[in-house]
Amino acid sequence: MTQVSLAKDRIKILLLEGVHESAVNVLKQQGYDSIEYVKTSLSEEELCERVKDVHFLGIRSRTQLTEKVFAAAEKLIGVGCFCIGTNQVDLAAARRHGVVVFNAPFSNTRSVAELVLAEIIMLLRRVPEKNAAAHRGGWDKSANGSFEARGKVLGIVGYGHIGSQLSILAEQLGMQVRFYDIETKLPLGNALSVGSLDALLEQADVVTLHVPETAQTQWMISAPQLAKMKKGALLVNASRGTVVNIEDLAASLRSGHLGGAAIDVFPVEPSSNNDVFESPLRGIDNCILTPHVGGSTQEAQENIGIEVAGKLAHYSDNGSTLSAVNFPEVSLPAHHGARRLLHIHQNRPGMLTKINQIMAEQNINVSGQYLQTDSEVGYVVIDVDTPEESTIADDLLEQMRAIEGTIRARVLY
Ligand SMILES: NC(=O)C1=CN([C@@H]2O[C@H](COP(=O)(O)OP(=O)(O)OC[C@H]3O[C@@H](n4cnc5c(N)ncnc54)[C@H](O)[C@@H]3O)[C@@H](O)[C@H]2O)C=CC1
Ligand SMILES: O=C(O)C(=O)COP(=O)(O)O
Repeated sequence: MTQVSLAKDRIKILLLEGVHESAVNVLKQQGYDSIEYVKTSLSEEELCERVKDVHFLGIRSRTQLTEKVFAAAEKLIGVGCFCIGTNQVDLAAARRHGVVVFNAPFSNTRSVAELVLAEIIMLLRRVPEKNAAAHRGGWDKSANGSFEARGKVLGIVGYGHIGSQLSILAEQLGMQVRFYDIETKLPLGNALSVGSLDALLEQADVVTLHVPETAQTQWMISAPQLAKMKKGALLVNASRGTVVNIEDLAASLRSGHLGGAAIDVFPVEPSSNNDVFESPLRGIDNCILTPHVGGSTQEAQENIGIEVAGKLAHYSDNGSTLSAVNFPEVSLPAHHGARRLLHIHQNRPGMLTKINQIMAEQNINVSGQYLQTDSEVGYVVIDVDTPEESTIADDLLEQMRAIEGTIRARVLY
C-alpha cells in the first residue's frame, strides 16, 4: 500500500466549545482517535496557533473562523459547525483554501421553537417581572397587563425551519400567525404571509426573529422599527445578536413602549461560562435574558454531535461533500478495489483535461469520475484501478498537485 493516504490515527481533530460527547463517540467508532477536546471557544490568535496541524475542526456558534485562521491552518480539510448558523465562518475563505464546511441544518430547530413559545407565554403573563419581584420579597398578584396567547397575533420574521416550526406550535395555542420572509414560503396551517417587515411590525402583538446573520439582517430591528411596533408589544430574538440594536431595544423597554422582550443572542457574547455577561438589558425586569441556549437541549446537542461528526467522517472516508454549506456537492458511492483521488482546484477552463492527461500518460484506467463546480471552486474525485501494492498514486498525486490552480489534492484510499 502506498503511504500517501493519511492513516486515520494521524488525522488530527480539534473540537471546541464543548460539543456533545456523541461527536467524540462517532469519530472514535469510525477509527479517529486523535481528538483534542476543548470546552471553550478560542480567540483568533489562539486558533492560529492551535490549528496548524489540525485536519478537522469542530466549532459551535462562538468561534470566529477568519481568513487569517484558514491561512494558518495548512492541513485543514474540513470544518464542522455543530449548530445551524454558519455566519461565524468566513465561508468564502474556507472554500478558497479548499476547506469543506458542514453544519446541522435542523437538529436544534425544535428546541429553539419550544423555548420561544415558552417565552412568549411567560412575557404575555408578565412572569419575568413577577418572578423578579417575588425573589426580592414582593407579591405582585394582579391581572394587569397579563394576557392569554390565544387570539394574539404572532409576527414571525424569517419563515424558515425555525420560523415555520414555531408557526405550527403557536397555532396549536390559538395564536394568529403572520410572517415576513424575503423568499416566497408556503404558509403552514392558517398562517398568512405579510408583504413587508413594517406591515408585520404594525400588526403583531408579539414579534419573533428567525433570520440568519447577513448584511441585510444586520440591525434590522432598531429604533425606527421598534417605534412601529404596537405599544405594549413583545419582541423575541433567538436568531443572532446583530439583528437587533440592543441599545435601542433597552431604550424602548425602559420608555414603556415595548411591553417586554426575550433575548437569547447578543452582539457580543462571553466566550466561556467564566466570563462576565455585559448588556444594556441587564436590570430590566420585563426582559428575559438567556445565554444563547436556544438550541441547548440534550436532545439537540446529542443529535448535532452525531450528525456533524458523521458528515466529517464521511467526507474523510469517502470524499462526499453532500450537504456542505460552502462547497460543490459531490455524492459518492464507495468504490472497492480502486484508489480514490481528490482534487480541489480554482474553477478555470481545462482543469479536468489536465487531470485526465496525467491519467492517460500513466496508462491509468479511470473507473469513476465525479466533478462539481461552483463559480470559484471545482471538486473532482477520481477512482483509478491500480493494484493495491502499486505506488502509482504517489506519482499521480505529485503530478496533480503541480497543475496550476490546484488548491488541494489528496489520496483518500
Ligand atoms: N439561539 C440559538 O441557539 C439558535 C439560533 N439560530 C439562528 O436562527 C437562524 C434561523 O435558523 P433556521 O430557521 O434554521 O434558518 P433557515 O435558513 O431555515 O430560515 C431562515 C429564513 O430567514 C429568511 N430570511 C433571510 N433573510 C431575511 C430577511 N432579510 N428578511 C426576512 N427573512 C429573511 C430566509 O429566507 C429563511 O426562510 C439561524 O441562522 C441561526 O442564526 C439557530 C439555531 C439555534
Ligand atoms: O445553531 C445555531 O445556529 C445556534 O445559534 C446555536 O449555537 P450553539 O451551538 O448553542 O453555540
